[in-house]
Amino acid sequence: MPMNSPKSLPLQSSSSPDSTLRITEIFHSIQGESTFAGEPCVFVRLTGCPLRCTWCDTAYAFHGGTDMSLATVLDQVKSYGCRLVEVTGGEPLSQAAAFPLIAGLCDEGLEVLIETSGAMDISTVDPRAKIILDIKCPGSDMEDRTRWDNLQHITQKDQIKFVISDRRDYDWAVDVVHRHHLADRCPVLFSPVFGGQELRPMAEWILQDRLPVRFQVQLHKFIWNPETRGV
Ligand SMILES: C[S@@+](CC[C@H](N)C(=O)[O-])C[C@H]1O[C@@H](n2cnc3c(N)ncnc32)[C@H](O)[C@@H]1O
Ligand SMILES: Nc1nc2[nH]cc(C(=O)O)c2c(=O)[nH]1
Ligand code: SF4
Ligand SMILES: [Mg+2]
Repeated sequence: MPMNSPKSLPLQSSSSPDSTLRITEIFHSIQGESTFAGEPCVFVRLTGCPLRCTWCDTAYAFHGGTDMSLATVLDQVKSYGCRLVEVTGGEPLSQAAAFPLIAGLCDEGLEVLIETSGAMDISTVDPRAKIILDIKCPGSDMEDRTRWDNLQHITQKDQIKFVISDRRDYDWAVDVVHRHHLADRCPVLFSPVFGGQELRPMAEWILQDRLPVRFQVQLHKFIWNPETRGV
């Protein structure tokens, strides 16, 4: 594999001091994903990701961004007066300062969600935060990046998610759910890749298979134009 291919991008950025975050955007919106869908939520989108999912809707967060201190990010989040906050990206856990950010948000008494690709070690994430662990299916072309040992740190408060392109991804995800008894451990989300397929077939596969998972669409893309940033 060539050194500059996406699969060899560095997992951890080491250029910033521990309390500086590289931020793409901070915004207040309706949570569009997870079991929290529909609730007002503040989003902190960290810049940079070592993965390149084929269907990623947030490639604008791969580069750029603004350096912000931890204190400034906490102040901005608090300014919305919203009890729910999600740390996302890019891949949020690829920045060392994400870990003190998550702890700081928990210290503020906020309900903290972390949206992560499963490619980073989650063992040192503040246990008060709720992790939404995305297990990458073959259609993402990133399934070999999953750190399977992350599953041992998942508890009832967390969620496991599969973003599914087609029937092959669906069958692959069903096999993972069964093999790891995921539905006994926490909510499991099956989310179709946005825009690429009819919704009804996957809903019907889930019903036919009596699968105890939550079928979910990205709600915000039905509220706002799907190309809009910061919603
Ligand atoms: C942009 S990612 C950022 C967090 C982290 N990098 C991850 O992949 O979980 C946020 C969520 O959006 C999902 N997502 C990205 N593009 C999507 C698309 N085209 N359709 C459906 N979900 C998508 C990802 O799978 C992930 O669950
Ligand atoms: N409204 C809204 N809800 C979301 N839930 C997860 C998101 C993400 O990009 O991680 C997201 C997002 O980008 N917008
Ligand atoms: S891991 Fe998340 S941010 Fe990175 S490419 Fe995949 S969906 Fe996009
Ligand atoms: Mg998004």
